[in-house]
Amino acid sequence: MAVFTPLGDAQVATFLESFDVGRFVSLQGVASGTENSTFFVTTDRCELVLTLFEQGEQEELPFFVDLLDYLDDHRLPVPGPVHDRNGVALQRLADKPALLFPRLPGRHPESPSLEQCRVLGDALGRMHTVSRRFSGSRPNPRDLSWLQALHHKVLGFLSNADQTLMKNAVDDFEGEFATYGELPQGALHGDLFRDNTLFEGDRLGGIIDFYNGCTGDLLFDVAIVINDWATNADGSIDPARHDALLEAYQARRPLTSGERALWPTMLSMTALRYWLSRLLVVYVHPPAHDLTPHDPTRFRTIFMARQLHGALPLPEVSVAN
Ligand SMILES: Nc1ncnc2c1ncn2[C@@H]1O[C@H](COP(=O)(O)OP(=O)(O)OP(=O)(O)O)[C@@H](O)[C@H]1O
Ligand SMILES: N[C@@H](CCO)C(=O)O
Repeated sequence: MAVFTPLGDAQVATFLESFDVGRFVSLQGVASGTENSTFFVTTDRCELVLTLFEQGEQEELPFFVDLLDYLDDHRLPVPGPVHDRNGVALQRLADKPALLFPRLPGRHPESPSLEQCRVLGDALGRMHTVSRRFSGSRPNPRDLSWLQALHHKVLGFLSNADQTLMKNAVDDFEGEFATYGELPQGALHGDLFRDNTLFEGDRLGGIIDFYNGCTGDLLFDVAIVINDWATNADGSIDPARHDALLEAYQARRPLTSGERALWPTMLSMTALRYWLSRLLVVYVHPPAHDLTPHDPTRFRTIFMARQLHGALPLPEVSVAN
């Protein structure tokens, strides 16, 4: 259940009058989602998504609007926020910040095909190519310094072996990142899991949920994608999906030698990032609403696999024209 603030038809019909989107027809709460209230809205001209922001860093919303506007202007498959007749995207409704988006087609892939992996790798490569020139700034809130600062909070809930593993890994990452210096920077999605994409067959309908969007190491996004899209139940990497994603990505943006050197570390670090964020939800900051938290052990498994077996060889680069 993910409608924390109910809305009435008349309220939404009035809200829509500020926009050039047609007349209100119907409203439907969206059951998935964990952070915000989401509604599908139908008008006599189009299908829309209305999001009310319930929590999180609401002062960051202008950054997300600017990023989505920028990516939409560059023809990336993202929901560009709808602006009202005065050019304003960020609104208030039911005393909450609100944004209106086009409803993109498709469903979240559960077992992505090789073609879906290729299409996603291509889209992420294109996104990172243009996002390097994005002028906004929001330092990555889940980078290594966050791991360093926050991992202490969960140690008391872990076995002695896991505590040692986590502490040692954070120290090792620090040394590794210091060795290779600055990696290519740009705007990131920051949470590009399968459930933040929509596919119709092998066609990418869109990439959604940019509320972890930030600026920082582009490689962070690539590692999150491999850990979610190309990972088997035992935490091992699926070579075919891995290669499909990374061949397509690198045809748009080849990884630099520094990124290649740090790749195994980034895969491990982003696995630990999700093990930690999920542990924090379970033990330290349980959600205010009655929602089932994501399973931390999934990312413990992935983290252990990366620590033990490292990365697969990166595919050769063949750059698209
Ligand atoms: N522009 C869009 N087009 C089509 N469907 C959308 C769009 N935006 C959101 N949705 C649908 O609404 C659901 C919830 O949206 P969203 O992911 O933004 O919410 P959330 O509360 O941040 O959830 P979570 O962070 O758990 O994914 C998505 O899983 C998707 O099914
Ligand atoms: N994608 C995150 C949840 C939303 O940030 C996870 O799987 O833990």
